[in-house]
Amino acid sequence: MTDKTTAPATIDFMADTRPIAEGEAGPGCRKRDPILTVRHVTRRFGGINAVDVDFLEIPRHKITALIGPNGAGKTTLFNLLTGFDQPNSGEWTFDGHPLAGVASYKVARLGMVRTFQLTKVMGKLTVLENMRLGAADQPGERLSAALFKNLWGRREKEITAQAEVLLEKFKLDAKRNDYAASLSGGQRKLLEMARALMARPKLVMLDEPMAGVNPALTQSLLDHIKNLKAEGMTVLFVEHDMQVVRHIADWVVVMAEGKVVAEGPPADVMKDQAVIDAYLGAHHDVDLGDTEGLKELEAELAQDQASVVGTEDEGILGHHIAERDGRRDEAAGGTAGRKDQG
Ligand SMILES: Nc1ncnc2c1ncn2[C@@H]1O[C@H](COP(=O)(O)OP(=O)(O)OP(=O)(O)O)[C@@H](O)[C@H]1O
Repeated sequence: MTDKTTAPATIDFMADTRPIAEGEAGPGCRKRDPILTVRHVTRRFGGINAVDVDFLEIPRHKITALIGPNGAGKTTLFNLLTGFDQPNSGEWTFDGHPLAGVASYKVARLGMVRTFQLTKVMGKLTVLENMRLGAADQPGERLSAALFKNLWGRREKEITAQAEVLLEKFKLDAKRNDYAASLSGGQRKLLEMARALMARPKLVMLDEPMAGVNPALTQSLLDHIKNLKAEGMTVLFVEHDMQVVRHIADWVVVMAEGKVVAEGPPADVMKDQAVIDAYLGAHHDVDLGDTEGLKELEAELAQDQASVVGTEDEGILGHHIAERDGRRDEAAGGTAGRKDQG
């Protein structure tokens, strides 16, 4: 896809191996070319400091993974940065634009779009209608455009054509007239990503794009994420699967208890003791409620040699089960449903 918001196709973003950080990598380190800069952003829920990020820069034209244990504040940070929630304090700039207090639809218009952990496709609309909703400049939004029917008609056609191109790319074109509710979980993730691209973004933020996606679609989603970078976009994504992170991320930011506790290239970050301590004991989202889930996690841990997940450490599994149970209790205690926001 080429458009005026992405850089010229002559630049090979995949081949750029210059260092991402200005100096040494570490929590809050400066980047050579940041697209997003976050300062002193905090968000409290009751007594919990869900987000307490002192300084964070996201490098332009790179794929950055945001990782951390359940409850680390990743989704809350996404919500804050994209205008879906308001911080208690802090400021942040996207491509030079201050964004604190800016509504989510305006953030998207500026070129910063996000997807949700639980997809927000509209089930009762068709796939094509969902795509059209994602367009940055809807003619119906502006009275002046609506008054000039020709202009309106032209823009309508452009939007449909753009949607058709993206649907073909994401192999959803055969489903264009199906209700989105009839799509599989993985196809909905693809649709949400394709719809986000309708806004011609510079920065695409994906909240757990692989969660709930069957293995057949995982590779396709990974390829799409890599393509976003090849086309000049910046990607920031939340992910629990370390294989995925290692495979596609240029840079990894680790959060724990609301703070950034480590940053760097994937290989370095996964060797970092702070990450091992703060994160990896609880990083999997495998459902441990049944024996299949446990087996799945054990198999993953056994395979995951290069990772710092550990091996057959009973403690890791035990800790994980306790954490999961704790979260279920928490959900039963009233925060159930909050994921709808993120
Ligand atoms: N709307 C809310 N009301 C109350 N507490 C909330 C709300 N949203 C998030 N929290 C709390 O804020 C903390 C951070 O949650 P958040 O969902 O951002 O973490 P996360 O890193 O995205 O976790 P996960 O990996 O499970 O998605 C958690 O303690 C969570 O329970």
